Amino acid sequence: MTTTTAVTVRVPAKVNLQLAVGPAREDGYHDLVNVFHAVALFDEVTVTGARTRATGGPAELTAEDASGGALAAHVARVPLDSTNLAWRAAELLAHEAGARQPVRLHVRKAIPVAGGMAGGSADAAAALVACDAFWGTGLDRGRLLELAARLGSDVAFPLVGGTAVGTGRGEVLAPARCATRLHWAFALSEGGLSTPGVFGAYDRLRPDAPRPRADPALMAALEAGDAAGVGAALSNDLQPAAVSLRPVLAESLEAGRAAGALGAFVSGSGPTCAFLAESAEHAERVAAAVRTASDCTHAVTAYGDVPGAVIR
Ligand SMILES: C[C@](O)(CO)[C@H](O)COP(=O)(O)OP(=O)(O)OC[C@H]1O[C@@H](n2ccc(N)nc2=O)[C@H](O)[C@@H]1O
Ligand SMILES: Nc1ncnc2c1ncn2[C@@H]1O[C@H](COP(=O)(O)OP(=O)(O)OP(=O)(O)O)[C@@H](O)[C@H]1O
Repeated sequence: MTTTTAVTVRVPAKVNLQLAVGPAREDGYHDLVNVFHAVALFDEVTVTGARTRATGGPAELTAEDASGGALAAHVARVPLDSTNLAWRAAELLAHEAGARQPVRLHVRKAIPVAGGMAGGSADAAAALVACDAFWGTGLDRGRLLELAARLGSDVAFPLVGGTAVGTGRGEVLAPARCATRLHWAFALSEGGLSTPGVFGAYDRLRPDAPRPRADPALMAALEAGDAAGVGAALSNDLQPAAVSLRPVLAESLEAGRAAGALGAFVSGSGPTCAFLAESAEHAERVAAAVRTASDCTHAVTAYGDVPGAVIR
């Protein structure tokens, strides 16, 4: 019998091609139409065995900057205890599947922290897949998706990847076809924005929010592989709220537009700004242009869509 000594899972960031937000529900969440798109900016989660007397779940978590120093300040904000979403994912799986060998989790981060690209959620999805393989629990996809939804609204999507329409609070996923490769530039900021804080600002700005609906123009452009059509249809209801909390984001958005981006918008709850480009080369030019904006500490390029969490 062979014993697994380490499992590494690679998991992508997301950008929201449409984020339509309804009024606040009684449970504090908002109904969404959330068009998720996975991009080639990857965190990695590695699970190894821990030598400890404790049973089941994680015993230790470490985090590392995978970007060569650019995300050092981000990684310093990653919690290394049981509040880390990857730790919570491993704990939940251990609880659901029975006590298992304690594990050590190592997270290599290339996704900005509190940046609106679902970095913590991606790590949680990766930890579910990695621990499932490490412990040999063999949960089926449906069960993993169910555990993911319990951890957070954004956790199910990175299990699946590609492009998908999320409804409910974002966790009910229907796959969508993106018939062309999309090229992106992202402007990262140093301080994050709190997701509940941005939803709260949205409630104050839009007390009369209508029921969210999928945008047929966006879905048709994705299906047709029409990048310019996608660019024209990109929308984020949370953008005015994010910009109200961080007005300097307007400068980054304007820099991207001036560089000819097909679309310029705040990613999810922000503060990362996303720019759709015509090609990989154009994405590099847009990234260079947005680096000059005062709020942008780092700009990266990536393409989408890409698959969800995979064992390496
Ligand atoms: C903004 C997005 O990133 C877009 O993909 C997501 O909607 C946020 O997903 P997330 O970070 O996984 O959020 P959760 O951990 O589920 O919830 C954090 C908080 O965000 C707010 N929240 C989140 C999702 C949702 N549909 N309505 C909400 O109002 C709530 O205040 C909630 O307490
Ligand atoms: N594995 C993790 N990586 C990063 N942050 C984490 C992690 N686990 C918990 N956190 C905490 O969660 C907060 C939000 O981090 P995260 O990077 O997931 O934000 P986000 O990308 O804006 O999320 P979303 O787009 O899903 O709203 C961080 O400020 C941090 O305190």
